[in-house]
Amino acid sequence: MKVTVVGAGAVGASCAEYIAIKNFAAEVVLVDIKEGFAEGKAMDLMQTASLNGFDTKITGVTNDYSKTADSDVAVITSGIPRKPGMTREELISTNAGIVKQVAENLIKHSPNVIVIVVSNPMDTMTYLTHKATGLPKNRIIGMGGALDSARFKYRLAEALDCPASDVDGLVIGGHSDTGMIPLTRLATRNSVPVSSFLNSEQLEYVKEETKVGGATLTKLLGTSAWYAPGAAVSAMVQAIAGDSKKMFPSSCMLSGEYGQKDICLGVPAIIGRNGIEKIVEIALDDAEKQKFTESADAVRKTNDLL
Ligand SMILES: NC(=O)C1=CN([C@@H]2O[C@H](COP(=O)(O)OP(=O)(O)OC[C@H]3O[C@@H](n4cnc5c(N)ncnc54)[C@H](O)[C@@H]3O)[C@@H](O)[C@H]2O)C=CC1
Ligand SMILES: O=C([O-])CC(=O)C(=O)O
Repeated sequence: MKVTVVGAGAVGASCAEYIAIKNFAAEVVLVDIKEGFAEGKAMDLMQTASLNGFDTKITGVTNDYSKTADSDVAVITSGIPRKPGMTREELISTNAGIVKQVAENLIKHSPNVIVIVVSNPMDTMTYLTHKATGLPKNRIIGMGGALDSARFKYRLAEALDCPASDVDGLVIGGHSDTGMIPLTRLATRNSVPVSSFLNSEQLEYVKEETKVGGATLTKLLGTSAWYAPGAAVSAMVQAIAGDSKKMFPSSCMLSGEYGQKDICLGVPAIIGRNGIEKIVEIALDDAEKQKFTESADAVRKTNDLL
């Protein structure tokens, strides 16, 4: 499998590193617009190969898309990250132009590629990638829900004082500080509803901390996070490579599912060799349905800025 990662910055490099360490891809091509940057990151990562025991070949190129030809998967991380105090939506004016041009370049050389969109505001950038490329809807996946769900599990594990591996849960809706919907009602610890262990106040705290997970890290780091985002993308790429049909909440183009159309929004999706193999429709209660509609309305407002 050949994977291209556009943007060799914090998230792109972390994603390339996790893909290599998991050792399932033959080749990763890093692309950046900054002269020599992707080449440098690739060389640095390749010098970890004998230490970390991987065979994946990582190369870097400065804006040369011919080197990305025939990629099976391409990850778009190019664009600016937010600074403390900003929302993801404020990045649209810079990132829309970058993502559109990158998506167009990618499909010229890899017409059969599956694209994973990471750049923010991610749901709108995923929508833009659909409009710019016209690729079938199963082949464009926005990464947000996989990360948000990992953060949800982190917060649940913290509240339960247990390992995150004991916890299951998912976050749907928009990848934004207000639009995320952590589904506490469905979250479990080893099949036992978390509401058996945590009171409503504790669950509310977990929910709110999950929603602002990205903002909390941005405040601490001065820029947005990269380890968990890179790990989330690499898990999705691995699911495509292995055709494992794992379920990740992902930003998918909706055509009536969850009552929405012509919008990319986070919903549970089965990920395999064809990208989005299936959108899973779970029964939401009335409050969750209302939150999902509000989240869609907010993403639609951002899409209107394109
Ligand atoms: N969807 C999600 O869950 C997450 C999304 N993000 C988003 O990912 C994006 C990247 O974040 P970081 O890696 O932290 O930023 P960064 O600034 O470290 O890296 C971005 C890289 O993109 C490159 N770039 C800019 N324009 C380009 C172009 N036209 N072609 C190729 N490369 C180009 C830059 O030179 C830079 O190296 C941001 O928009 C951020 O908000 C970050 C974390 C999670
Ligand atoms: O918070 C940000 O701006 C980056 C991001 O999407 C995340 O880490 O969830």
